[in-house]
Amino acid sequence: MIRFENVSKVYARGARPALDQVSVDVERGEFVFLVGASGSGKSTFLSLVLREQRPTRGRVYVAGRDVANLSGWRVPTLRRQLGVVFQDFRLLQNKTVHENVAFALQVIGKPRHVIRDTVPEVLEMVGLTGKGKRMPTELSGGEQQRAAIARAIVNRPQILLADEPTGNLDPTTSLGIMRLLDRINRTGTTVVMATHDDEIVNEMRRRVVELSDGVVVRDEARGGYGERESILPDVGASPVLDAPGSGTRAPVQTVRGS
Ligand SMILES: Nc1ncnc2c1ncn2[C@@H]1O[C@H](COP(=O)(O)OP(=O)(O)OP(=O)(O)O)[C@@H](O)[C@H]1O
Repeated sequence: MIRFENVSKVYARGARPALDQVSVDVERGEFVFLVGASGSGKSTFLSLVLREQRPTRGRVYVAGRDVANLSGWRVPTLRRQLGVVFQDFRLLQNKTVHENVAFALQVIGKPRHVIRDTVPEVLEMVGLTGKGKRMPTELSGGEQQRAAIARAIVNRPQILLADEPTGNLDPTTSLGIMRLLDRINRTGTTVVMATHDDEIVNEMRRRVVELSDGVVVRDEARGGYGERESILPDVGASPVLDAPGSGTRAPVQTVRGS
């Protein structure tokens, strides 16, 4: 579903690469955590998928298309297949929750009756039934993120990209958001999530791709957050989320660049 082939990204002449010969294959329906220290290249990875940036070298394929060579007028079509959520929610502050979600359908020309039926369904799915008339400022942080997720998935994208979606939330609220992302993933949506949240990564035990200075240093099925950042002894995961394989450690699948 997403394939990076020897991808390097250099932002400015002479600067060290933000990504350095990265090769990663994400299958349809996978849930992948992108981890690594600040500046390791996680957001750059996501922006290449979105075609906000183009690789300096290598190829990026999204749903079978070479996105770097996509002509400009095809970029909106690519982005329709991608839902995106951010740490800071990015809701339109002058619109209600319902309008924020509806807007994502209006801009792609969905008929009014489809919007009228679909928005309440997706608000129910994310746990915001009855809150459609609220303004973003009348919601908690967790509810704002749920609204942002509703907006991201209302068009049923094949891929959901999440850049630190729990970064502004407390641990309990974060867990609720992760349960939601897990549910969305189980409906078949491929999820790639950049995060610094070690507890969540350690609890969910999904595939972990770790970047360090733009290089993939670990690509592990059902991985944990990583040894270097951990300050506690690894006593095994607590299967808070009923993810398949929760609480089990799988062997390292592939390691590149180290
Ligand atoms: N638009 C840009 N122009 C120039 N350099 C950039 C740009 N975006 C990112 N970089 C640089 O590329 C490197 C990787 O940054 P990136 O934002 O991808 O890391 P990150 O892992 O997402 O970090 P964080 O966890 O802090 O969000 C950093 O050295 C950063 O300074």
